[in-house]
Amino acid sequence: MSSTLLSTTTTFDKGLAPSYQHFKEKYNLECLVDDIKQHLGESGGISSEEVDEEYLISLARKYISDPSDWIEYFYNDTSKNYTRNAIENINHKANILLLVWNPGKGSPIHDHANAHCIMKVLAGQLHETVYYAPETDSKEAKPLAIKSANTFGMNEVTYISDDIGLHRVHNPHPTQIAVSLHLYTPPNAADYGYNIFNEATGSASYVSQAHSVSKKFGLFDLLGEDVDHPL
Ligand SMILES: N[C@@H](CS(=O)O)C(=O)O
Ligand SMILES: [Fe+2]
Repeated sequence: MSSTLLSTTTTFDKGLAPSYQHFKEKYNLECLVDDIKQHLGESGGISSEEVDEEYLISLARKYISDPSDWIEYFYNDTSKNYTRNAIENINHKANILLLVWNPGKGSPIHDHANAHCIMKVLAGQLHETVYYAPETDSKEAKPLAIKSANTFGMNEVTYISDDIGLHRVHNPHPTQIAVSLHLYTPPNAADYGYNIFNEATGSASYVSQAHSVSKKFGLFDLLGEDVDHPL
């Protein structure tokens, strides 16, 4: 018997409720959010240059998806390609979002506004296509070149930044939704906007704000441009 199991048995024997035992044992979404807050500092704390993305990625890997953790944030607008649900805004240091992807739908090719982006699949599968960013001084229309393409299953984690390239993400399943957890630090796309790109020409269009909705707090914030390009 492992020592963890032994201590659980002891706790339970002392008459504590099973829910407490569960809380103690499980690394749930709340634990993940707390660890992210601790790393970033809820106020003051480290700058985005000091963010250790490898550490944040390791935290995202440590969390094992449990729908009972994230169902309170889950809202799916079936008229959209995907719905961005706000989980937490860490004092302008980071945004944590729950994204719900309709079957066969995805995001346009976009950058990440000079931020770190960590994505973890919580349900279903997501396909990510990474593109080389167009040369900044080139005015010539040129199709974007693909750098890599991968499908991620439940609990898999991927990372992108503008140093890696641009990407588009889509749910390849014909009938089932997919759900993912996204961490953006700093939350530049929400605060200052980002760019979407035309695959055939490489031309960029600026989007002034990435909006999100909040089911948990009853706030359906539809401010900002609502870009929802079909694949
Ligand atoms: N970065 C996108 C989702 S994805 O395509 O990674 C967003 O926040 O809307
Ligand atoms: Fe993205």
